[in-house]
Amino acid sequence: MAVFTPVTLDDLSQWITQFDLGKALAIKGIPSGIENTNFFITTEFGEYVLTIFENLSFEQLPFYLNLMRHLAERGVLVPAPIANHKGDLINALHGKPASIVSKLEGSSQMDPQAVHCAAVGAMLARMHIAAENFPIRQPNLRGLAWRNETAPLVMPYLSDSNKQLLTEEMAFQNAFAESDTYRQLQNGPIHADLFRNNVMFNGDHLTGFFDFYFAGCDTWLFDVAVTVNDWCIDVETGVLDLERVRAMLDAYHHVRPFTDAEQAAWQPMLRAGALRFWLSRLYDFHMPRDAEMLTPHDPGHFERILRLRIEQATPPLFTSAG
Ligand SMILES: Nc1ncnc2c1ncn2[C@@H]1O[C@H](COP(=O)(O)OP(=O)(O)O)[C@@H](O)[C@H]1O
Ligand SMILES: N[C@@H](CCOP(=O)(O)O)C(=O)O
Repeated sequence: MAVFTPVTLDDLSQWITQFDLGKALAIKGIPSGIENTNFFITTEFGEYVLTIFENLSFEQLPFYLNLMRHLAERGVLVPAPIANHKGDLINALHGKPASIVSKLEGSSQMDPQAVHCAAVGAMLARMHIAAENFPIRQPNLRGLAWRNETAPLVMPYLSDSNKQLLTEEMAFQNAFAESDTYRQLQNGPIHADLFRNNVMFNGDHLTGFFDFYFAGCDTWLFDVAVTVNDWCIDVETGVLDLERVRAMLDAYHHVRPFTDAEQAAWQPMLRAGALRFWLSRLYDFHMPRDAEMLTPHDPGHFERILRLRIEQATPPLFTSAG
């Protein structure tokens, strides 16, 4: 259903001649995406994913595609973009920007256990380190500036208690962003949307992170918070599952030790991660772009998570023994 721009095998056969991938043999639309049009394609050389970008522009895309290439070249498991004969990663198809990337094996693990969380934590730390010297800087487009612009837009739709929650949390996060602790946090390119549906596993073996189209430069700890808030919770309640939290954080810490400033910032950052997705879900729910957003994600899920992260004690980022 989410094939917004149809592509036939004939279209692909012409277009693919600019790549060193042999003849196109098959093309199959992927129904699950909500942002872009994705296809599995088969050529004489193997299987790939073709993405037509429905919302991102030719100017914004180099950051994402070059970041994926940078990471893939450094052994981080991500789809590797394929360049055409001229070396271009982004090429027009039916007038829209499009790219081919390698296909990851496996499927998403929607019922993760500690072993999966540990694998994600370790790969996330490797990704942060590998991306540190990536030369292109593009901010997190869902960062604090976006949150300050978006909060007033959704405010009229909220109940009194949610208005209060949003107002107080925005004040808290704006103050936190001005703090010395915040200034000490390490930052660089982050995935920023590393949910269960954006990671592939073959059994217990992680085969890759994908869907980098919310990536941007922000604190590494924000990426960890977003990831923990999705992978290490009971989905019904949003309550953190301590075994999975420890597995993910300890695995990350083993590869890239957390700092004392990050420890101090951990609870505010879990709140920031919840706030970011509460806001985007509220926005999509009350102001749907068009028929593309078939079933908007439930904002109530992240409202619950935000309230819990405010009210409940947070497990430490690391222990001195860890
Ligand atoms: N590189 C890839 N390898 C394997 N499958 C992929 C790859 N990229 C996308 N997919 C498949 O396509 C689906 C939709 O991709 P996604 O990037 O999440 O789309 P959207 O950003 O539009 O939501 C994924 O759930 C996954 O099954
Ligand atoms: N992870 C976000 C929505 C982004 O969708 P994706 O399929 O592109 O990852 C959320 O759950 O709100």
